[in-house]
Amino acid sequence: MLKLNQLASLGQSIWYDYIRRQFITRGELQKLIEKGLRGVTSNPSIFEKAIAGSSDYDEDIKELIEQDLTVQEIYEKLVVKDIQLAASLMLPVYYKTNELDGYVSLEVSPTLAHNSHATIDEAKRLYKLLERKNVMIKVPATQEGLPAITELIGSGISVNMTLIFNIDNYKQVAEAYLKGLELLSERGGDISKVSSVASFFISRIDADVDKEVNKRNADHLKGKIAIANAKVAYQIFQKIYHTPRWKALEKRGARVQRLLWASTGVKNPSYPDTIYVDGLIGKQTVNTVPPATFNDFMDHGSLIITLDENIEEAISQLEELKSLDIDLDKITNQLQAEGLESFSKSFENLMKAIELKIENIKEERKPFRVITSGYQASVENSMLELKMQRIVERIWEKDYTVWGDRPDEISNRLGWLKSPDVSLEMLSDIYEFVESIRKEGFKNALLLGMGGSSLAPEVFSKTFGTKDGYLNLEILDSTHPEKVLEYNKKFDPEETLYIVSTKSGGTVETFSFMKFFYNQTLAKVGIKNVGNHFIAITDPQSGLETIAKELKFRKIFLNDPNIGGRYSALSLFGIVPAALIGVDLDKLLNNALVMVCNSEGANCPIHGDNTPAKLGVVMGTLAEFGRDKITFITSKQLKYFGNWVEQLIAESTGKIGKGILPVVGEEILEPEYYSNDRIFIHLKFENESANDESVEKFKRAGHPVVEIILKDIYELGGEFFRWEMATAIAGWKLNIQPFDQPNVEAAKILAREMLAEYLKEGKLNQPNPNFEMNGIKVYSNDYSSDITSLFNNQLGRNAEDFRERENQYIAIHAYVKPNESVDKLLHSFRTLLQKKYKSAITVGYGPGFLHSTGQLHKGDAGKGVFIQFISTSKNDAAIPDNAGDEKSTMSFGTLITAQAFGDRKALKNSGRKVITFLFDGTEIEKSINQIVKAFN
Ligand SMILES: O=P(O)(O)OC[C@H]1O[C@](O)(CO)[C@@H](O)[C@@H]1O
Repeated sequence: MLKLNQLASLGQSIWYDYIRRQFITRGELQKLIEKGLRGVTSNPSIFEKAIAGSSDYDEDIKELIEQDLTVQEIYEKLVVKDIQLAASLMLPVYYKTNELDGYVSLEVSPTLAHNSHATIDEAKRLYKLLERKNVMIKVPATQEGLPAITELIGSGISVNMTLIFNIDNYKQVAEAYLKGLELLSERGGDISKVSSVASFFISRIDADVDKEVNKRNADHLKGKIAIANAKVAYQIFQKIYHTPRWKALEKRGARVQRLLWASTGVKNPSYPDTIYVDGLIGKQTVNTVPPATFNDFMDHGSLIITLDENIEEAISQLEELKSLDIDLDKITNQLQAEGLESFSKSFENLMKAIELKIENIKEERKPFRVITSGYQASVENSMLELKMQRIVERIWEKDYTVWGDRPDEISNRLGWLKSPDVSLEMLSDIYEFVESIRKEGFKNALLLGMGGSSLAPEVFSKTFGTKDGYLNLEILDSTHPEKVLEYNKKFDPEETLYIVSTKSGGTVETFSFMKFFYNQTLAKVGIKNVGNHFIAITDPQSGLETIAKELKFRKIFLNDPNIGGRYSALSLFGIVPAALIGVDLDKLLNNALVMVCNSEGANCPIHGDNTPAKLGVVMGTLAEFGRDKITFITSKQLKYFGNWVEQLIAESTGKIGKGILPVVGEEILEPEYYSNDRIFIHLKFENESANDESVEKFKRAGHPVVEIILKDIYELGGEFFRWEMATAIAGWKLNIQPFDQPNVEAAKILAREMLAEYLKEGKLNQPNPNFEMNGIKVYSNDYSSDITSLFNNQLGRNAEDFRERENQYIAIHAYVKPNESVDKLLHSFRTLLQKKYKSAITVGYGPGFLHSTGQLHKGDAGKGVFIQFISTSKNDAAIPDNAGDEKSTMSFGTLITAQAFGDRKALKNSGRKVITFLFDGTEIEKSINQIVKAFN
C-alpha cells in the first residue's frame, strides 16, 4: 500500500502546504494525489513566493492588465484561479473520502484579522467567488476571528481556523465551531455538509521556547515542548468530541473539527527532519507539510501512532517549563501576533511584487536574460537532459546520485537548500543578541575568518554599509603581519567585538588571529571581561566550540553542520555579521525565499523560468565548449559579491582536471583582448548603464552573456541562492562533485611541513632562487637567469605563443599587505598581461585566495600560470601558542611565508608553472613596479 494511504488508515491525512500555478497545471499535484495526498493549504506567504518567484502567472497578468484591473483585483483573480484549479483536481479525493478530505484552503486577508465583520464579509465573498464545495476559507484564530468561525460555519461555509498556538485559544476555536454547527442547525442547514480544521502551529513554538530553555541550561527540554503542547491539545480534542453536546451534533451528521498540524517543517537543523510528522501521528488528524518535509517523510518518515503516547511525560514537560519560569501562554500569544504580522507583511510584499511584474511586463523588462550566441541548440539539449533526469527535483529530494556514486561530502552538504527558511526562524534570537551588543556600546566588529567564513560578511559590510547606531564591521583574512598590526591599532579592543568564524573550527589563520586578539584584549580589559568581547560562529562540536566555552566567549552560534563554507552565506556565517551592521534580514531572507521558489523542481527551466537551473546549465554547457572563464562585469557597489561568487564557482568546480575559472574585477577592455573562452555575466542595478556599451560589444563579438538586473541591494539575498543552485547544477553538467575541495589540503600539508622544520631548526627552509634582480629574489621552474627570458619561457612572447605553450590564464598571487596602492599596481600589471596575452588574468591576496580559488588552481586542467609576489615584513607579530598565554613559537611573518612557499610547492607538484618574486617589505611598491617594468 502507498505510504500515505497507510498513514490515512492510521487516521491521519497528509495535506500539502504549497501551491503555485505550474505545480497544478503541469501535473505535479496530480502525481502527489496519486501518491495519496489528501488536501492543499495556502497562505499569503506561499502566494508571495509563488507569484514573485516564477513567471507562471505572467500570461494571466498580461491579460488582466488589459482589463484595467487594480493590483488587488489582479491578485484575487490569480489566487482564485489557483484554488479553483487545485480544488478541481482534489474533487475525486473529496468524494472518495466521503467529504472528509480533498479540501483546498484560501486565507482571508490577514489585515482584516482584528475585525470580525470584515472577516465574515470577506470570507463569504471569497467562498462565493470560488464556486467550489471542497474549499475551506482560512481565518486567523484571533479573538475577533472566533465569532467569524461561528457565523461562517453557521452559514454552511467550511473553515480552516489558523494561527493557533495556545491551548486555551484552541478550546475557544472548538467552542466556536460547535456553536457554528448549532447555529447552522437552527437555521435549518445540513450540518453534515460543513467541515472544519483547527490549524495548530508546531515548530515555531520550539524555536521560541528553545531560546528560553537554553538560557536556563535545561537542554533536555529542547525540541520537546511543541509536541508536548500538541499532545495536550489532542487530549482536549478527544474530550470535547466525547461530550453529550457533541454526540447530539454527531447524530445529525456533524463531523469533528480535526486538529491540523501546521508549521511542521523543521527549523532547527539539529533535529530529525521528520520530527513534527513522526511525533504527531494520531486518529482524526491532518498534517499539512511543506514540500521539503513531504519528501523527507516519504523517504524515511515512520508510520506509528505517537500522539497518544507518553502523555504523562508531555504534561510533566509543560509543568517543568512553568517551574523554570517560562511562560508558554505568553510565548504562544506572542507567536500568534507575530504570525499575523508576518502574513500581513507577505501580503504587502505580494502586492508590491505584482506591481513590479506589471511594470516589467508593460516595459518588457527582463531581470534575467541569457544571450547564448551560437550555443542555443546545445544549451537547449542540456536543458532537456536536466528535465529528463529530473535533476532539479532530485536536488530538492537531496539525492546524492546527481553528483556521485557515494553520499560522502554530498548528503551532509545540502543544508543550504533550507538556509533561508532556517535562518528566518533564528532572527529573534540574533536580534536579541545584537541589541545586547549595541546597548553595551560596542562600536566595531572584527570578523576573523577565511574563505567561506569571511566572504559573505564582507559582501554585507561593503555593500550595505552600517546603519545608524549599529557596528562598523570589518574583515580580517590576511595573515600578513602588517595587516594584523593595522587592525590592532585601528580598533580599540574595549569597543570591539571579535567574531571568530570557522566551520571546521580549526583553520590555522583564524585560530592565529583569535589567539592574537584575545591576548591584546585581555591586556586591555582584563580576564573578567575578555570573553565578553568574543563570539564564535562554528559547527557543533568543533575545536572552536570547545575553546570558546573554555574562554567564556559571550556567545557561540552553532551552525547547521550540513553546510559547506562557500554555501554558508545565508546561514549564521553570513547573517550574524549582517545583523550587527543593521541589515534588514527579514527582507533579505524573504528575497532569498522568492529565489528558492524560482528554483524549485516544479518550476521547470524549459516551461517555467527556473533561472538558477538555466544559469547552471548555461555555465556547465558552455564550459564543455571551452567557454570556461566566467567573467563578471558588475556595478561598483556589487564588486564584493564578485569575490564571494569567485570562491563558490572556483572551489566547487575546479577539480579532477576540470573547472570553471571565475574572473572578477578585471578592467573592461575592447573585445580584441579576449579569447573565445569567455562567458560574461553582467550584474547590475536597474537604471544603471555604465557598462552597457561594453557588454553590447561583447555580444556583437559573439560572446555569450547573462544579464542580471537587480532592483535593490536586498535582491542579493536571492542572488546568493541563485548562484549556489546554479553552481550545483553546473557541477552535475560537468560531472563534478561540487561540495568537496580535494586539493586544498595539499598546500596546507606542505605549509605545515615547512613550519615543523622551522620549529625544529629555527629557520624556514626556502628553496634557492634562480637569480636575483636588484634585491628581488626570483624563483622559477626553468633555468632562466633573467626576467625577460623567464617571462618569455613561462608565459610566451605574445598571445599566440602563450596559447601554443598550452597556457590559458594567469593567476597573480600576492602575499603582501593588501592596500589600495598595491591593489592599483597589481591591477595595472593584470591589464598589461591581458593586453599582451589576450587571456584571463586573476588576482588574489594570499593566504585568502588559498581558501577561495586555490582549489581550482591545483585541481583544474592545469592551464594556469602562477605569479607569486611575496614580501617580507617590516614589522612582525607573534602568534601566541595559546590564547591567554604569552609564549609564542611562531610569528605571522613566518606563517605567511610558509604558506606562500608551501603553495608554490603544491602548485609545482601538480605540474603548474610558478614564478615567484620575493622582496623586501619596505619596498613593496618599488619592487612590483620594477617587475612590471621589466615585463614591459
Ligand atoms: O570555515 P573554515 O572551516 O575555517 O574554512 C574556511 C575555508 O577554508 C576552506 O575549507 C578551504 O581551505 C574553504 O572551503 C572554506 O570556506
